Amino acid sequence: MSSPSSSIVEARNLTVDFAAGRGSLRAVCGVDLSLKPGETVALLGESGSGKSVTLRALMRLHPNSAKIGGAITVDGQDVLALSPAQLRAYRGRIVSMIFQDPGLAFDPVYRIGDQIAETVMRHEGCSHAQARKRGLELFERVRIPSPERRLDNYPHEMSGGMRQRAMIALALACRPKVLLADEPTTALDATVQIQVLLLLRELQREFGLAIVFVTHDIGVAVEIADRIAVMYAGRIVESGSCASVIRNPSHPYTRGLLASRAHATLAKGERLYAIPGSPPDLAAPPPGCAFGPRCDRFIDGCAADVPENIAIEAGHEARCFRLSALEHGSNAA
Ligand SMILES: Nc1ncnc2c1ncn2[C@@H]1O[C@H](COP(=O)(O)OP(=O)(O)OP(=O)(O)O)[C@@H](O)[C@H]1O
Repeated sequence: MSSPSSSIVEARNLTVDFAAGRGSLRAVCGVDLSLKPGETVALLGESGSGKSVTLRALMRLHPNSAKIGGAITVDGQDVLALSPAQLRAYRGRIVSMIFQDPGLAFDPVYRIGDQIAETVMRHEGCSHAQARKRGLELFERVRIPSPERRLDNYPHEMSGGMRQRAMIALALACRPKVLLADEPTTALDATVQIQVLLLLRELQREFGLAIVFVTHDIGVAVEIADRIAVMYAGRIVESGSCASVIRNPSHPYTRGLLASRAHATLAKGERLYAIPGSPPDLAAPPPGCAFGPRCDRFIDGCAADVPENIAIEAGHEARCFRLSALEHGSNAA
C-alpha cells in the first residue's frame, strides 16, 4: 500500500515469528499497512492467516516469546521502541482495541461503569465524578438504553449486543485516534451485527478514527471498510479499495473467498463453493507462492519464488504470477 506522509498508522515490512518445536514459524511476513485518519482497512482472510497477530503487533500485545521485525509508526511514535510507561499511555489514548469476546475487555467482578471510570481516571487524572460523567456520555453515544442504570451492571447482566456497545464505549473512553477491531461482530446475530457495524461507522466519522478491522467475512469487510487487505499465510496477497477489489478480484485466493461467499444467492440445486485444501502449516510453508497447493492456476514456476506485488489499477495490487492468465481465463502457462 502507498505511504502518504499524512498516515496515522504505518507498518513497514512487519514480521512476527513464534518458536515452534525446534524451529520457528513466521505468522506475519513482510506486511505493509498504511492508514490515514478517518480511514478503515479490513484485514480479511481465513483462520490462521495472521490477521490477529498483525493487529496485536500494532498494539504491542504480542507475547514476549514472539520476535517482531520491521517498523510500526503510529501517530508519529516508533511503537516498537516505546518504554513500558510510554506504552501505557499509548494503549487507550492513541490506540484502543475491541474484540469478539467482550470478556477480554471487562473484568466480570466489577461494574462496567466503574471499569470505564477507572480507565478514564488512570489516563486523565480526573475525579471519579468526572470519569463517571464521561462513561454516561459514552453509553448515551453508543445508544445503550437506560444508560445511567446500565453503568451499574456487571458484564453478565447485559445481552451480547449491549456488551459489545459497552466495550466500544470503553475503547473510546480516552478518545483514541486508532481503533483496532478483532472480529467484534462475529458472534452476534445478523441484525445486531449490522447495528454494531453502523454504529462503528458513525463513531468513526464523528471522531475521525482510523480503524483496522479484522474479519474472515468479505461481506462485513465491504460493509465497514474503505480498503481491503486480503491476508494469506501471513502475507497481504491483495489490497485495494473495496470497490476495486470487489469489481476486479485478482488474486485466486480473493476470487475463492468471493465465490464461497456467493452461496447467499445460490439457486436451489446449485453447489456451494469452498476453496479446496486448507491453509499451510506456517512452520513448514510450501516453497514460492504459499497459495500454490490450493490454486487452480498453479504452474511449476509458482513454487520457484514468492510473487511480488503487481499493480492492478491505482492503489490496487496483488501478489500472483498468473495475473495475465486470470485476465484471459486460461490455465496455460
Ligand atoms: N502465541 C502464539 N504462539 C505460537 N503461534 C501463534 C501464537 N499466536 C498465533 N500463532 C500462530 O500464528 C498464526 C496466525 O494466527 P492469527 O491468530 O493471527 O490468525 P488469524 O488470521 O487471526 O485467525 P483467527 O481468525 O483464527 O484468529 C497461526 O498459525 C497461529 O497458530
